[in-house]
Amino acid sequence: MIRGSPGSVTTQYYYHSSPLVLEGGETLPSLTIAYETYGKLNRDKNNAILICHALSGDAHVAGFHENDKKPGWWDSMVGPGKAFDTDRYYVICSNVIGGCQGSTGPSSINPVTDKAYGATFPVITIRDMVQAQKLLVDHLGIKQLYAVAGGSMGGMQALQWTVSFPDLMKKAIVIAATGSSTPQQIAFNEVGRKAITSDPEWNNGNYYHSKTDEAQGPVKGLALARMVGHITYLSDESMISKFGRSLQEKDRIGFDFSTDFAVESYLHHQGDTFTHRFDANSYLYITKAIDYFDLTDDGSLAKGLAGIHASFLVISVSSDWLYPPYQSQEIVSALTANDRKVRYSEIHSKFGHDGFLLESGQINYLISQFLSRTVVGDVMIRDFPTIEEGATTAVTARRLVNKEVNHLPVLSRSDRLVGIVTSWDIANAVAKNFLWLDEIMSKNVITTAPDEPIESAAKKMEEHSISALPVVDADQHLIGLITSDAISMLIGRGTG
Ligand SMILES: CC(=O)SCCNC(=O)CCNC(=O)[C@H](O)C(C)(C)COP(=O)(O)OP(=O)(O)OC[C@H]1O[C@@H](n2cnc3c(N)ncnc32)[C@H](O)[C@@H]1OP(=O)(O)O
Ligand SMILES: N[C@@H](CCO)C(=O)O
Repeated sequence: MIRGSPGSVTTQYYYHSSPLVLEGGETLPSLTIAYETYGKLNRDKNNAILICHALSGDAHVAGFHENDKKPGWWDSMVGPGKAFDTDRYYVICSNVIGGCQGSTGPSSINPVTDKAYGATFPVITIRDMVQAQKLLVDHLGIKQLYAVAGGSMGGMQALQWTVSFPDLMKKAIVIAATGSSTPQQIAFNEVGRKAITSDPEWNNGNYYHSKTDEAQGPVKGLALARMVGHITYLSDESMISKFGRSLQEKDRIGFDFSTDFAVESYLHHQGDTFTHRFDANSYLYITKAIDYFDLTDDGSLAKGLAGIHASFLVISVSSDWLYPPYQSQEIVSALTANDRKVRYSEIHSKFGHDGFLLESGQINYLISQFLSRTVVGDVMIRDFPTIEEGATTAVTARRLVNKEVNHLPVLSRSDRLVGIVTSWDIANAVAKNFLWLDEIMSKNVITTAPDEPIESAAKKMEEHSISALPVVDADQHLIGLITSDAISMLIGRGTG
């Protein structure tokens, strides 16, 4: 498999001039959404995949901006031949509202006051982030996404998409996430927020004075928040293997409060670099959105996910103690309780929560398997002629001719599949002078189900020398038809 980079890419901006009413009741008068796209939208506009980013991510998921040395944050996953294969899919990633990387957030100018929102920015939720992404998807003219995907807070958005817009995607990929934030997650977020708001430079969120490249505002508080956060993204094992008890530029411990250990220096570095790329107010707003995330209904996640239609891939990371595997398993149980199709994998990794960014080998494999597996339901025809049980051969023949088809599924009064008749059966009826459909139709119909992989349906047709398979649900209700011609065309053009 050729694995490449999507190459150079530029961020685009969608300006939505109408108001967006938020879950908390307030309204954003207008909004800008920063986004990037990779690959080509196909003619049917059915190959789009929306990737949602985590807490500190942005729209730049892959490829290179001009003069950049480092690619986007999930470049290992997005590109030609990778899981999010840009030769097949049209990948979209946008910065969340509330963020600080181009989409409207607390550092944006409030059009009403002409000043930065600061802490007057309305509190937003994961649901609001998704509503804003939906505006972008509409703007791009996409009626249905092939998939939504994300890790951590990105996984929450992917899950929220399937709840807010159950029919707008076929597949959902949720990695290292949860169905509702736990007290431990809220607790760590609150420590981070307290670090920021306790910094006198926070000044009630009002610190956007000068236009300068220097980090401004509560940089000490923000760095501290990131240091705490960053510890939760690692694991005991990865910290031991990364640093052990190594000293930082010292031969022996100092018996003072200067930096002794490499891990301390590393955290200082992570905290410091963060203040150059992230806004403290956005940190407050985004962590709040994470805290409020709760898809349970009356305490039950199964109830909360009852309306979902997408098929799911849920992935957890074995050493993730911030979003531990049991929380992914709760999502899986809730989906299973609702008879949803779901695949689950716990990847083995020492990287902790950030494993979703670092374990590109395992995650590429799981996602490409999940995305490229086309099932009968993806390609079946839903609108086709049928014939009712008890018809005459003459009526049946006329319907075959008028509708220009070679197969007619035969339905009982309660719309259950009871047989299938073909043009060959009509020839047989004429030859043998049969007058009733019942005498010529095949009663032991070979069928398929919407979740059967396309390859296995094709094999069935070949084995039985038949050219069409009715698609039925668990109650034998006819819901579709798949023909060998459709499969040949599909193989000819790929799933895109
Ligand atoms: C969707 C999203 O989540 S997008 C956001 C993802 N990006 C981030 O979170 C940005 C912060 N970075 C990270 O979290 C991590 O770098 C990851 C998860 C992206 C990648 O992890 P790794 O490749 O293992 O990088 P690692 O954690 O070792 O960090 C490397 C950095 O630490 C620095 N570092 C390593 N050891 C030390 C030390 N002892 N003292 C000071 N700095 C150190 C390196 O110089 C390097 O700095 P640089 O990033 O400025 O070049
Ligand atoms: N490193 C990731 C982890 C949060 O889930 C981030 O900063 O977004």
